[in-house]
Amino acid sequence: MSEVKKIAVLAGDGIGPEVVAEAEKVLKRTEELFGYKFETAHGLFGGIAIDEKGTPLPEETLELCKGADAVLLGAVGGPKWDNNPKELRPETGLLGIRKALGLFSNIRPATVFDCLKEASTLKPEVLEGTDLIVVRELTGGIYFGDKFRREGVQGQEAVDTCVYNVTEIDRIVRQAFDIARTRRRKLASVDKANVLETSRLWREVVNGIAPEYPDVEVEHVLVDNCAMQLLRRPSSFDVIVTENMFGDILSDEAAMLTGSIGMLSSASLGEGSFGLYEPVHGSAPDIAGQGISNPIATILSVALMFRLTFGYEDAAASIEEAVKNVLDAGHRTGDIAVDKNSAIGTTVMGDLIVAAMK
Ligand SMILES: NC(=O)C1=CN([C@@H]2O[C@H](COP(=O)(O)OP(=O)(O)OC[C@H]3O[C@@H](n4cnc5c(N)ncnc54)[C@H](O)[C@@H]3O)[C@@H](O)[C@H]2O)C=CC1
Ligand SMILES: CC(C)CC(=O)C(=O)O
Ligand SMILES: [Mg+2]
Repeated sequence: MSEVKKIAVLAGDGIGPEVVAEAEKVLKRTEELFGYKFETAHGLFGGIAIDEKGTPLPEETLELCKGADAVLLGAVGGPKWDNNPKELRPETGLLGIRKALGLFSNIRPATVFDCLKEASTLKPEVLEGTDLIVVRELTGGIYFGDKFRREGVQGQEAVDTCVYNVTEIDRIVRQAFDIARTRRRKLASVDKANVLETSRLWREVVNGIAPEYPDVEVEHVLVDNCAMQLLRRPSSFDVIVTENMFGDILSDEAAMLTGSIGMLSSASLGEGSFGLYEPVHGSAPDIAGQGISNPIATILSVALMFRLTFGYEDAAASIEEAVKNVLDAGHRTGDIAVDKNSAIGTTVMGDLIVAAMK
């Protein structure tokens, strides 16, 4: 009898609850197939928490997460809360939970399924062999720096500050080197060291650590060039390590190599095995409530949870194989369908994946 794993489930806003519901079906099927036991508990988070509790990250939600072995998150945000003051924005809750749980590392794999090359805007031959991971620093940089408004000589000014210290850079870069060692041993460190002081420090830290990993080939790539090379030679990247905002942007770009942002899973990790797992996409208000969102990113995030937090490699592989088989059989949600008329909905896709698990 395996130990019961506690999972805090934060469905959030927009399509969050739709995609999380499908991921929960996968949890249930995993119990039946593999005998693992999960205890799920739902918490309010994001816009819905603002509406019901007056804050995007209620204390009880944070406690729920701290008491869990892992967190499964949908997405937060939406136009309803966009003009709220900062402390009443869903995104503030998202940054807050990452910081409060010490999740400094965001791992975003972009693996191209052969049968989805048709869904990409890139030519199949450019995509051939593309399998990369963006390792994004998650609790520092410009998203977390001081932000304020002030009166300048030419009217109101807005200020965002970007700060990184050596410790923050060191720990994420080491993690990226370690990940590269388990793969093709290539690390692209992405920065803007020709302009930004934080990037110059970033590069110094990478160069300081590199001799400890002589088996890993390191290249420094400026972020603007990286954005271009991701489309020009995506298969040449193995592990990309970069700061918070660059990683946020580049991983959305990398999503299009896979066909859709609806395909990209992520793991947010700290020092231990605890992790928060969420799709890379947001709450997609433009399609929320229509039952057409792609649940695969969230379902693949459960596979990452099994592998990275619980060590359930068999169940992780079962999910990934099921997703591959369902896609190979030609089933597509609208975002990855070439023929939009044949697209299936969120729950049908979830059910097909659950049925394909073995
Ligand atoms: N982790 C989180 O909770 C995140 C939250 N957000 C928030 O989400 C809200 C919407 O942001 P957007 O910039 O529109 O980004 P988004 O990722 O929600 O959507 C971008 C586009 O991709 C589509 N899309 C996203 N996920 C999809 C899925 N699973 N299946 C099919 N299509 C999908 C959407 O329909 C939209 O056209 C904002 O409030 C933003 O702050 C954005 C990114 C991450
Ligand atoms: C609040 C934002 C930083 C959310 C986002 O776009 C992300 O984490 O990918
Ligand atoms: Mg993002």
